[in-house]
Amino acid sequence: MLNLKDAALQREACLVGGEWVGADDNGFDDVTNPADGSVIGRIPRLGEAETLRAIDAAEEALPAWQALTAKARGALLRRWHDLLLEHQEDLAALMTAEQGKPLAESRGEIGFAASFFEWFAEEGRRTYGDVIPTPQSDRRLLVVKQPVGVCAAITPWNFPAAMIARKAGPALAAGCTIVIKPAGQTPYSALAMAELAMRAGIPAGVVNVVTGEARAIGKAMTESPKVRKLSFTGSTAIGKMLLKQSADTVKKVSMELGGNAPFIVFNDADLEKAVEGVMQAKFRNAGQTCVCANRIFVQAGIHDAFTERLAEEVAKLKVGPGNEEGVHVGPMIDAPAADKVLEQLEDALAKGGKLLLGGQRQNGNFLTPAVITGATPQMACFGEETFGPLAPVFRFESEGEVIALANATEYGLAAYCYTRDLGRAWRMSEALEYGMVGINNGHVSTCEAPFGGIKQSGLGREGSYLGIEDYLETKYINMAIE
Ligand SMILES: NC(=O)C1=CN([C@@H]2O[C@H](COP(=O)(O)OP(=O)(O)OC[C@H]3O[C@@H](n4cnc5c(N)ncnc54)[C@H](OP(=O)(O)O)[C@@H]3O)[C@@H](O)[C@H]2O)C=CC1
Ligand SMILES: O=C(O)CCCC(=O)O
Repeated sequence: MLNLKDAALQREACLVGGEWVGADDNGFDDVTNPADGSVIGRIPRLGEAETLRAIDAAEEALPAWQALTAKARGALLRRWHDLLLEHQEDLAALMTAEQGKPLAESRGEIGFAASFFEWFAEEGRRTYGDVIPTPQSDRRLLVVKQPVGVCAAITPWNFPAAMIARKAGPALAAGCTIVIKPAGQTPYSALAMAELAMRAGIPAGVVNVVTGEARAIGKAMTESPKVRKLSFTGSTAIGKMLLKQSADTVKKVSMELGGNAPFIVFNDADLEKAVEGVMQAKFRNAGQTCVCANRIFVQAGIHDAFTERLAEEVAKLKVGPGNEEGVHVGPMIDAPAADKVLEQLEDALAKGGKLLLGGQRQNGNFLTPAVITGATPQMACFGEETFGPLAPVFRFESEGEVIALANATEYGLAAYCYTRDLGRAWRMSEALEYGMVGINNGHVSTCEAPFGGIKQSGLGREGSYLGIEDYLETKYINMAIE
């Protein structure tokens, strides 16, 4: 167990209908620290039956929750936000222990997570309907928004708190109840958030958290007709499977899937700002972010100067356990994740890439950040999501060429472009087939803006005024008045 100021935040039970419960067969899974493989604790291994009970609990809690005013729900969400910030240090320590990211990033993620509760606490009061000018004098046409009902959320390990808040915030604000399945590798952040939801006074059954067997829990969530919406963040492969599984009950779905972000630097870019931007976009969370720069395209005229400065900055990154002072890059989440990055590196080198620095594996799952030049579309790092600290630099000549290269992927989540030419900034923003574009900026995520992808990067948007729409149904009322 971890040494927290508030020890009750390290929960080792699931929250179902306001009760802390274990698996029916008392099964458990160990949770390990990716920095050293040590066991942090164990969490219940729930399956289909327990998940169905959690869905029942969410259904039971629904009428009273949706009957509250948006203002009343917002006050509870706001309290949940406050509690996250009050316990930021403990929550960050939990997150770093189970996920590996540097403590400063964990603290930042708790703030980011809390921001969704605050934003949607307010946004819930603005789920306006419509009055439509009537085509018949004896009729009135109205549109109202209503909560979709019981929701399910399946979340990944790379942002163990924020991905939950981005789904639970709008769901609760809209008047929905929710069953959350966090990633098996990072359940403690979710369980601590559930504990704080209870302390905030959110009624029993409104927020439920189940940990355990992914396949069985996913099956229960997708097959149950009581679940009206599924929101998933994770790999494209699992997302496609859950989409298919949700088809039989015709659920609403939100999918936030993989990315393959191009980071484009034109000759006229501010070199220092571009280097700063790529450091942020590439190495945050050790490169394990779906909006991470995956392919770095640099125009020929600035290529050599850019790669030289990039290598200088990358050499300054300190790799180590996230709870150690001054560390920038923590461990990969697990051995297969580290293997995948090294395989991409080997493939790139075998195909003519030149390694400028990094690429060593240290103490298990730590990777020293790597930069390669001479990257080409034939390399695996062009077509696949890397999800790690490998920065491949591709040289390009013209705007048309880089647009074609950037869009030559089935993904369409985030893209970045550095240029001081206003016309080009505008043209690139329009031409890039991505849900989000950062111009002269390597960090686009914020609760006020719509986060999400096109093509095989997903469906729906999270955050912003659009984020709550996914948790609302539109009802049209045609009223005869005579
Ligand atoms: N868009 C993003 O932010 C993310 C993208 N990825 C990409 O995916 C790759 C693999 O990561 P990985 O952790 O395997 O991602 P997954 O898609 O496997 O995991 C995401 C979530 O889905 C759950 N899950 C897995 N299998 C099923 C299933 N059959 N039914 C229901 N839920 C399921 C996981 O549970 P459990 O943990 O218990 O297996 C976890 O909660 C990464 O390298 C990266 O490329 C990964 C994470 C986030
Ligand atoms: O990967 C995500 O879905 C969250 C991104 C948060 C960030 O940009 O840091």
